[in-house]
Amino acid sequence: MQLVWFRNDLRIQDHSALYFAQQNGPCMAVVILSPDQWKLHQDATIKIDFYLRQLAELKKSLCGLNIPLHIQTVPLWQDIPAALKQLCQRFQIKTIHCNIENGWNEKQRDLSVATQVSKMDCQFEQYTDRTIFPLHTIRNKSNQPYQVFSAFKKNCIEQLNICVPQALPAIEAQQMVFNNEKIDNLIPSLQQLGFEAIPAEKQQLWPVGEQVALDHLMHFIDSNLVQYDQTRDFPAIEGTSQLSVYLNIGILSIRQCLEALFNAQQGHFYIENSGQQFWLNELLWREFYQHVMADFSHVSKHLPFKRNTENISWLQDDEALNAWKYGQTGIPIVDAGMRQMLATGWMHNRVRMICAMFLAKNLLIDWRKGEAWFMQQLVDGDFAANNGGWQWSASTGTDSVPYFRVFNPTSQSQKFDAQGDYIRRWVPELASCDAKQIHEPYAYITDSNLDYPLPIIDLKMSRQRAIATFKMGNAK
Ligand SMILES: Cc1cc2nc3c(=O)[nH]c(=O)nc-3n(C[C@H](O)[C@H](O)[C@H](O)COP(=O)(O)OP(=O)(O)OC[C@H]3O[C@@H](n4cnc5c(N)ncnc54)[C@H](O)[C@@H]3O)c2cc1C
Repeated sequence: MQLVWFRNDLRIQDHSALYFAQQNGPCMAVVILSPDQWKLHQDATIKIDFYLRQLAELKKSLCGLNIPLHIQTVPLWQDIPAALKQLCQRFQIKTIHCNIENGWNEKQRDLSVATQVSKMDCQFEQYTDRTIFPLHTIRNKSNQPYQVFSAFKKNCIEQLNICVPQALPAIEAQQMVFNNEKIDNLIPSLQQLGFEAIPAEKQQLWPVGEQVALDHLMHFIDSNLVQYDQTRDFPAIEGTSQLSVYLNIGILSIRQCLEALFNAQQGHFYIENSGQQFWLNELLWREFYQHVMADFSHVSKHLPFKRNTENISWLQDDEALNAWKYGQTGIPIVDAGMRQMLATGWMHNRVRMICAMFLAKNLLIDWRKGEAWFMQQLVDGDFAANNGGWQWSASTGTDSVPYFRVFNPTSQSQKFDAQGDYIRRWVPELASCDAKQIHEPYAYITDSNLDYPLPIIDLKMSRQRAIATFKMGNAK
């Protein structure tokens, strides 16, 4: 019997481990839930809820293929090797198949499973699936990993010019191997796992299912892709795909995205349209951060990529941190973004950058506090992308923004939310402000009884303070 171990890849289409396991004989599947580990990793409850809802879909899909799914709960990843060993003994598993996960803890977990099961003559096979290219294969001329995105991208595009990885063929239903009654396949509720329930209206924002994800992808490709380069930076409009949530728990594969992108131009690689070029760029940013995490393990250990930035003197200011967390800073675009994330579990990319830079530069609060808060709130929380985004914004990362470049949130707001529609949506206290006032209400309205906080910081002073502090920190 072959065992497919599903983790952050809850789908049956274009699933490398499932596809190759089936070539080797009859399969069963396992999902191991680890609530205490999720808490340690700061996973958002809304993300866990999304995962459990998709798990119910996976269970149905596997049932249609006659593949029994065993679902087990253990507290921590350190408990997984023993759980899998027992399962392998019980069902005489010959090989465990799973897709590679590249975080540091994930690698330790998998290493430990491989060691345990090898003692009982069970193989452990891992496949590239989450990334376009196998980890540790995109190298510069000196055979070193890239630290700059543009060079990494160039190399990826050269490889894509030779061959675009294709989605795998659909798999067929197998003969029934045994009755589902032999296994545990009940999905525990969020509450049974120790988390608070998510209100139905929040769940409805993120429908699950492979077909839902594929329809969403095709809708984006047909309706938004061509003008993506012009619309992607404006948070008031739906200019981006919102596919991150499906990519992150693997309801959708990166190969399916590439296939849809290249089919949109009749399979040709040369991308004439800049919307398509820009979208490929974003998929490659995702790829870049995953390769960075695999090649530079210190970023998974709460350390900055640039080690010299460890000397920056961050401020301890819990009042400001809380104002930021709950969208009460008095800087409308920041408050709108933070409130969008609290209300929906998602935030627009441009606003993620503005909010992150505001915390790390203007408030001079350690970016790791912001990184953790984002993980605790985001339905698309992904360690590599979140860490990469935070280190970019805080100028501590690989190929990050230079330390002296500090976004002015007001100018960003005037540029990317010119009419103030995004702010009005998430900060209703400012609904009566016109398009000029809304970006910095207290510059225009002095005698009002606006129920909105005064700015918690002076942007000009804090910008200069950030530059001076970073300069000193870097120089140490
Ligand atoms: C501070 C900060 C934190 C972030 N945290 C996360 C996170 O936890 N999870 C996450 O998936 N993304 C994160 N991002 C990246 C980006 O904001 C989201 O991927 C994007 O907003 C998702 O929206 P979309 O699917 O509409 O993207 P699109 O614009 O349609 O892009 C397509 C896909 O490309 C990938 N992508 C796009 N931009 C980036 C990027 N800058 N870095 C890495 N991948 C990217 C995503 O998978 C996305 O779904 C973060 C960015 C910043 C600045």
